[in-house]
Amino acid sequence: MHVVVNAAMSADGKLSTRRREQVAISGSEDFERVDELRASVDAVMVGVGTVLADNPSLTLDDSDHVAAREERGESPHPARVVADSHARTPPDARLLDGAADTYVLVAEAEPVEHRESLEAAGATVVVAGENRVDLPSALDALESRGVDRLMVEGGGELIFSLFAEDLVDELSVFVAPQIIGGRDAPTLADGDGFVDDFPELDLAGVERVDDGVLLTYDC
Ligand SMILES: NC(=O)C1=CN([C@@H]2O[C@H](COP(=O)(O)OP(=O)(O)OC[C@H]3O[C@@H](n4cnc5c(N)ncnc54)[C@H](O)[C@@H]3O)[C@@H](O)[C@H]2O)C=CC1
Ligand SMILES: Nc1nc(O)c(N)c(N[C@@H]2O[C@H](COP(=O)(O)O)[C@@H](O)[C@H]2O)n1
Repeated sequence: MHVVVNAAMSADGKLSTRRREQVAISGSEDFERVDELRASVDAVMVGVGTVLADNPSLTLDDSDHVAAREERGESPHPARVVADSHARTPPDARLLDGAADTYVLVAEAEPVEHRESLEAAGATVVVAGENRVDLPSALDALESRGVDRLMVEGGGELIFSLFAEDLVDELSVFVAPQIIGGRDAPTLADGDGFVDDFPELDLAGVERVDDGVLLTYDC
């Protein structure tokens, strides 16, 4: 499976504010690029922290992108994936609106009733890991369901785990000309952080987009 992480951050590396409210860091050109990137993958993934903070739909906004997928014989929108060890995704979350397939990755320790209520809401539940989603096996399970290209939008906890498990192939990050600040505001890679063996990236592109910079890396 090919995994692309895409995010937007302030010049000081923040994905949102200390209140964890969704903020528009990207400008219109970058949002259009993100929609195009979503259109090119089989599934778009976020952590449940992002679902609880933003209630995203993760579908395509641009009807031309929907049409292009349909011409290629693909579903109108990529599937949606949530890493959600403890099945906290609300059954009325926007990504369970039926507009696209939705996979919720949960841990084995989660009570069966929680899984059943997610399934009743339309999710396909994938169990991987004992107490926390085991990302390598979860991604294998998604691959066996036809997900060959996966885009991950965040947040910082999930992105850190993917780097820690050496699962990221590409990183693209839009850097906006703004400072958000806040020691508790989410950053591009949170988790426990690395103290050595830092993942090294190969810079593949630098491009001015909107009033900011799009950095792309091979990982
Ligand atoms: N600017 C941007 O591009 C984006 C910003 N965001 C922002 O990020 C914030 C949410 O980020 P976070 O709080 O870091 O939450 P997150 O979205 O990374 O979700 C973390 C949660 O995922 C679950 N999870 C399951 N398995 C996991 C694993 N193996 N590793 C890590 N997590 C796992 C855990 O319950 C964990 O608490 C929000 O404020 C949102 O607005 C989110 C996506 C993109
Ligand atoms: N690329 C990007 N730029 C920003 O400025 C953002 N705030 C985000 N956030 C991500 O997009 C999701 C919202 O998706 P929908 O519009 O609801 O489909 C949000 O949950 C973050 O993952 N991304």
